[in-house]
Amino acid sequence: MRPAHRNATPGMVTAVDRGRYTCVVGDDERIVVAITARELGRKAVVVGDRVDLVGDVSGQEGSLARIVRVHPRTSVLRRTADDDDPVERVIVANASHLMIVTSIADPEPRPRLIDRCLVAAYDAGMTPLLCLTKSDLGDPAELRRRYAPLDVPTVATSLDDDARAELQGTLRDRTTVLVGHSGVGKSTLVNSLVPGSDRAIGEVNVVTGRGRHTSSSAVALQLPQGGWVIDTPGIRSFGLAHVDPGAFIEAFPDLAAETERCPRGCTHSSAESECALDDAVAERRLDGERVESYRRLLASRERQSGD
Ligand SMILES: Nc1nc2c(ncn2[C@@H]2O[C@H](COP(=O)(O)OP(=O)(O)OP(=O)(O)O)[C@@H](O)[C@H]2O)c(=O)[nH]1
Ligand SMILES: [Zn+2]
Repeated sequence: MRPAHRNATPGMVTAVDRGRYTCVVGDDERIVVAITARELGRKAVVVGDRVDLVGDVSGQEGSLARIVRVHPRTSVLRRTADDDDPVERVIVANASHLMIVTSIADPEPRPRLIDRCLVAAYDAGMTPLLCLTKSDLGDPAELRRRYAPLDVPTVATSLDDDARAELQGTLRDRTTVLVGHSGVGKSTLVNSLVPGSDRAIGEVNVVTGRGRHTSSSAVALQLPQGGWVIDTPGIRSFGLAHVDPGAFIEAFPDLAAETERCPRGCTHSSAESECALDDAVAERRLDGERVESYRRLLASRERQSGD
């Protein structure tokens, strides 16, 4: 350790904006703005990172600290812009849970996006949760049924119910990243969980079903009852170029059991003629849409590798 850094102050990064890192520091939880020290090189510092700070850590108006160290991460949530994008981005570090936020309607649920987020959660070593918003606009039963075989905890919410209390209990004393398609009501959720957080509420575009782009990077917010939620910008897709396709099956435990009957070397893609997944669908042990979703993920990878 360089002597100058022996007295470095620990903090946690809560927001990143154009090279400025907002950190929460000390028992008084003061907000300190920092830049990264040159010695960190090109190492990315992301929301959720535990860092050591030197320089002016007073947090006073106009003060600027320097991040000199990033502590080892307990989890790393990654995403690629597209499946064929070689550039992977670390979105959030050190979160334990990934809450996939989906609306029952307006915009319509997108199970394939949910499945991608599940793959990303398992890849990151995070525990997934499903939050079904706008349950006043439709019946969450269908989605619950589809994801029931996965043992992923599911909470349904609406604007005016006490499901929020259930959600608060679920999120207490954990660090949970919220991901979801634009317009599903993530900001609305965060505002109700963290009073005063003032996340901008977008209007859903009637034509495209997409929300207005209101936020551009992840932000960590402290929950009044303890714990953190990390809000991320609305996404349209969740690129998985960084995940080994062999690991996709982890997000499909309902399918995994059936694939044990496959012939040796079966890739389970739709091109396989003896894949046990087809029998399982034909014999109604599996939901055809689950198999379809898994195979789409595999196919998106084959295209990428040029097969
Ligand atoms: N009916 C109904 N509408 C909701 C509910 N939650 C949010 N909305 C509405 O859905 C629209 C989008 O909500 P936001 O909270 O901005 O959605 P978002 O996911 O943060 O969207 P982005 O900011 O684009 O990422 C707003 O008009 C909300 O008022 C709900 O439970 N029920
Ligand atoms: Zn197979």
